[in-house]
Amino acid sequence: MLTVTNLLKAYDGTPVLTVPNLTIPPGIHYFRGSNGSGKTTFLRIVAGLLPFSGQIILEQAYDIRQQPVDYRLRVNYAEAEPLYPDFLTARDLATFVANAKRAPAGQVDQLADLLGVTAFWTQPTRTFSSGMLKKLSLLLAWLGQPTLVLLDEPLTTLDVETAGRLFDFTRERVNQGVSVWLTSHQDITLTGLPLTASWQVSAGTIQPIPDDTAV
Ligand SMILES: Nc1ncnc2c1ncn2[C@@H]1O[C@H](COP(=O)(O)OP(=O)(O)OP(=O)(O)O)[C@@H](O)[C@H]1O
Repeated sequence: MLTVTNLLKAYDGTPVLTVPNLTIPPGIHYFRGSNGSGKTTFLRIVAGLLPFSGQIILEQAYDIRQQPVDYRLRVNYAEAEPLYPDFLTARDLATFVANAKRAPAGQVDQLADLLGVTAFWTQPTRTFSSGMLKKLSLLLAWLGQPTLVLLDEPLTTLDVETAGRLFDFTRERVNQGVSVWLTSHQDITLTGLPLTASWQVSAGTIQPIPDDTAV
């Protein structure tokens, strides 16, 4: 699904992540680690949002640098703490991202209904609660036809009913071949998703967790 080779990420000259070799197969993957261990940094790198040294290749075909458009059409990301220009509405952002991600007709409306974003569709994001921002970010993360969706702390601030609908939808998409990576400081079993594997982010690197019961 995704291969990482010789990844090195430093902020201001201080290394935070070193991943010599990592292959993550298709499925649902959970990344856990303490505060500041590097989970968001890793997801933002894989999303194509942060510079790094090394190589990342999706599906043995799309190099994040050599095929930047093809890669980014297939990898979507929902921020842990989404922030948007405060004058833009949910509709503005969904229209913009749907266009960039070549979303099929009707997808925006379907997702807006699913996540309950329709209720505040034309409000500027400066008026949003943290849960409303989270719902919008999750809507944006499913636009287009991604094969890998990165959900950074999707449980945070999301109400229980919406979370239920989101993870039912996520399971359907996984059954159709989409891979999903999650981080959470909350109990990951609350998602009800069957995990393919879990990964520990600590000591500046990423290792598989051999026993899922340890999660
Ligand atoms: N923009 C930045 N500039 C400098 N250092 C940064 C920056 N962003 C993150 N860091 C540092 O990189 C390390 C990893 O941060 P990151 O946000 O990836 O951790 P995390 O595992 O997602 O943490 P949390 O669970 O608290 O969200 C931390 O030491 C953090 O201080």
